[in-house]
Amino acid sequence: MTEQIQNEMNNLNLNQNQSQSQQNDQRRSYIPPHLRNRQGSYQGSDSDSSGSNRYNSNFNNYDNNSNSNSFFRGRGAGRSSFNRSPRTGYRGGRNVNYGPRPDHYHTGRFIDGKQVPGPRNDKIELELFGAVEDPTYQSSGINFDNYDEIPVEATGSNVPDPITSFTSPPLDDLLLENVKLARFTKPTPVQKYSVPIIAAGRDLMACAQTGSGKTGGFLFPTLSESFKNGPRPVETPQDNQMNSFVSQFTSSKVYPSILILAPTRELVSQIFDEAKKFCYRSWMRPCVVYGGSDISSQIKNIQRGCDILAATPGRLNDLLERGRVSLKAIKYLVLDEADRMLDMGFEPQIRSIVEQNDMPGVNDRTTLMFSATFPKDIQVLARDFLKDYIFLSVGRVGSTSENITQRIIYVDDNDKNSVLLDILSASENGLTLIFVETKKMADTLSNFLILQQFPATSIHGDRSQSERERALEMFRTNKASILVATAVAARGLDIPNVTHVINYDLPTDIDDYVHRIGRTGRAGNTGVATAFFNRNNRNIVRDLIDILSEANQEVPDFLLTVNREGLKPKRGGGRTTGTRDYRRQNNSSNGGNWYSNSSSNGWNSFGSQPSGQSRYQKGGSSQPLSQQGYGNPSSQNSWW
Ligand SMILES: Nc1ncnc2c1ncn2[C@@H]1O[C@H](COP(=O)(O)OP(=O)(O)OP(=O)(O)O)[C@@H](O)[C@H]1O
Repeated sequence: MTEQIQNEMNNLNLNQNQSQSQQNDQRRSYIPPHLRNRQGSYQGSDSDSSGSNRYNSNFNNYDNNSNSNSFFRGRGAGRSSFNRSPRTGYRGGRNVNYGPRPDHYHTGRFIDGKQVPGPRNDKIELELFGAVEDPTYQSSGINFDNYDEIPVEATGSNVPDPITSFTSPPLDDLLLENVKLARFTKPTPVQKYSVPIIAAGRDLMACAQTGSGKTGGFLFPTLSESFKNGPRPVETPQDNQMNSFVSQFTSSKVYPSILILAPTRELVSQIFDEAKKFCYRSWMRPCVVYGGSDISSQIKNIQRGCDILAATPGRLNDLLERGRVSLKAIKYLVLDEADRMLDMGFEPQIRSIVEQNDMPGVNDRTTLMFSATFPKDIQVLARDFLKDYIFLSVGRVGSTSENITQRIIYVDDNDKNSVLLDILSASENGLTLIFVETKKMADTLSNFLILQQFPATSIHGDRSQSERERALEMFRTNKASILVATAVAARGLDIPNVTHVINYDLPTDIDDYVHRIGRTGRAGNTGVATAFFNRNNRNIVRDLIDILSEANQEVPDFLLTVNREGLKPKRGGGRTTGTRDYRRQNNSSNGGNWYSNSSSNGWNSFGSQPSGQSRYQKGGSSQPLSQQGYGNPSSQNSWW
């Protein structure tokens, strides 16, 4: 594949020979309609080989950078130097001196029950938080204040009042300093609620629109508490004199306080980047582990200290089986993209991690779940992992942000390439993310775009880890401004300046659509999402109409027509995504009072938390979990 792309790039070389030129001329026969009859305005077709086309320099960059494999570059990560000796003999307890830490960015210590922050360092601050004008760092957009208008509903017993600004308490002083360095001036709605809820020790299921700051929603309160109180005291083999023989072999085990599970490597890497920012100068050292990458270097890294662990489930299971990680010090379990983490693909691995290892039980830890979508059946299943939780919804569950202008175009399959080229030729600035349904299609389409002289690259589950990292890096830094992706890039990725998301193939599930288009219009910025629709997508038409109407978007007539055409009414009607806390819809049985706290209308409701059975079987295969390919989306979902 790499060779093929290389060849194609060579074909685009400025010094191509005549035969290549002719060959390319034949292949580059397309001229977008709006540019036809305009002289010199489009060099993609019939162009001379003088190098005048606008994309060649980008390709050369792409080519030249093929050795740059740091996905983390430009986001503060990947620049850390792990050059001090490993820390061993981790012991919990407030009277223990933690540190010095082996990374240059978290130089604090936890001494005698108190955090002593490390010194400030301009260079590291630039590395972690970027310069104000640096476009590779997300800055909040013109519509950021509009988040305040979104109705918020928090249901459950004794919901704490929201905060209105970043203050100490409930947030820790050092955390506040780091929030300021990140240039966050006020909390987003999900953060306003999650901070006091988590500070009160409550479990939480939080549903908020894409790009509205859920990562901070779980990092700020969990880090604040940990900065203040230090790690949970646990007995380790090193503590037990009788056990000195065992300790020789187990001293390399690490005992994180916070475990964050997310479905893809890219997403856990991004969470790790965010954690590094907010852990700056603290006693806590964040780590990341994911499949598809050398496990021994990840083991070496976590052995240097691992207080916050962002992990894909498959790789974590592997480390647990190897005895490299203990979960007995866990205070916070976070499931990011929780509905994805609890769907059929991941549920057995999550159960194994949570129920079949040494993690404290549900009453002895705080469990937090975040997503933009929460289907009702997943809400029911999630109860197994939660205790007396608060359900928080910012806007309607599963709704899309009004910062995203959604356009649905009727395009027959055969015309998709042609229409896509029209759109891409007309677009000027910003990054474009194109979603297709299969890995093969991702390659085919990105190759096609490259041949049409568009600076494209692709990401999907069949590409190697370094290829995936490189593709994202090229996209993030605008060296390849078009990324063709499968659903592997649908969730969570926060890439600044993605101005356009194109659903070349619509997904079959409306929640996937919500996550995909949410790669644009983030942090109060605006964006456009275009979808190619035809009768093959009729299964999604009703949900699409609902989504568009809710977000005050235009609903084209053809959608209404297709919806009327011979569609059997859905049983129960509408989307599978719950519109709110499912307990409110099932509040007839009794079992404890709970109520809601709504910022939009002061709504109050009393009910109970019903019991129910998970739709999925517990347990799973007898095969070791690490061998089941968990955490590797490609092995779970061959179309990714
Ligand atoms: N309080 C804040 N002020 C300004 N920007 C913020 C704030 N909180 C978060 N952001 C920024 O908003 C962007 C989106 O945040 P984040 O990635 O946490 O969104 P999300 O809700 O998790 O989205 P998704 O559902 O797609 O995962 C990030 O670039 C983040 O740095």
